[in-house]
Amino acid sequence: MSVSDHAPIGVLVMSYGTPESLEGVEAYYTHIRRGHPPTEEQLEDLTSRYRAIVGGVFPLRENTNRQVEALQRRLDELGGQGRYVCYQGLKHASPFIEDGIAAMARDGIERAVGIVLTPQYSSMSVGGYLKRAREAAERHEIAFAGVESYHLHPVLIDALAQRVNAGLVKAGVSADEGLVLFSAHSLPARILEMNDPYQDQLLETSKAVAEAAGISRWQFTWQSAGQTGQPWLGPDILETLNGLAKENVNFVLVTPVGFVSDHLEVLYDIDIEAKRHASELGLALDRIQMLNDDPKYMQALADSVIGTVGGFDAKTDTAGKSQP
Ligand SMILES: CC1=C(CCC(=O)O)c2cc3nc(cc4[nH]c(cc5[nH]c(cc1n2)c(C)c5CCC(=O)O)c(CCC(=O)O)c4C)C(CCC(=O)O)=C3C
Ligand SMILES: [Fe+2]
Repeated sequence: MSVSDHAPIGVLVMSYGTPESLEGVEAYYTHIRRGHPPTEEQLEDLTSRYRAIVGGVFPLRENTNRQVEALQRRLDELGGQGRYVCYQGLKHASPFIEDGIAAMARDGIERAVGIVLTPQYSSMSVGGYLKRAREAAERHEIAFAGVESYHLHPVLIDALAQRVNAGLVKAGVSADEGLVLFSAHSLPARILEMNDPYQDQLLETSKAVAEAAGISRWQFTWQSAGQTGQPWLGPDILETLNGLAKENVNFVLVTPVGFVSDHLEVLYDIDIEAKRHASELGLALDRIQMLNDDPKYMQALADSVIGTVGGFDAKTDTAGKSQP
């Protein structure tokens, strides 16, 4: 490859994306549904969930912006000014993944690393982001290498463990009194037949955090499953809470390990829906503070990006390979 080793490296920081306004929910939802507009009822259901959490700005947009800025600062500190240049690329909203790569091409970037703001790999989540980024990079003749996962990065585990301990302290519960309930976004159950590493990586993250936090009582559960007519991974968090109430657990600290920001699936699905359900069961439910732009999370991201520089040759790139 004829690329100078000192040329700036583009870093495509990818996240799910969120609407810019309540009027933008329909277009966003249509994009998620691969071009099929939602029914009026579906649209009203999603809009009302956003109304419940949005105070003027959509939290995920602000948080993603802050994460990208904070990662840029961390990379400047580690790599020197100008070595890494971050661009944002969203899956379902503007600036889209393809917009981020096009911006790199306009700036003369010749090599790019892509990283997604979720720690665990699934072919249906991170795999989809990286595929779109790689295809756009190929069109612009940018060499591309993707970070597939960082779910056991020691600094990430440390940051999550700290938040678990802080959550227990805040509730006045000792490490062996309350139950820590790790959670992540469900996916269609057919991923299990595809040997997808998603579930294993989520359990690995959960176990490592429990160990680092000194927790003995923990479980993992799914949340935010879609309604598509096909089975999704379970048990769902509401079902899990039913079981815990029967086992006389009285405090649950929800620890979403597949999400890194405050957004709809946390602020609505956990803070409103799961909390209401728990209170009906006589169960106290709290949640850890999300990572957002936590310096330790930024360190884990920066380290993962820097560790991937070198895997550039498109032929030896990790395309399509599933992570152990
Ligand atoms: C694995 C995964 C993550 C975690 C990894 C990652 O971060 O990528 C994630 C995150 C998020 N999902 C989000 C929002 C939504 N996801 C939906 C629908 C879906 N999610 C799916 C999967 C995931 N989603 C899937 C398989 C669908 C079915 C449609 C499809 O096959 O694509 C729908 C449609 C309506 C509904 O089902 O509720 C919405 C509104 C928001 C943004 C919230 C905000 O705006 O604050 C975030 C961070
Ligand atoms: Fe989603």
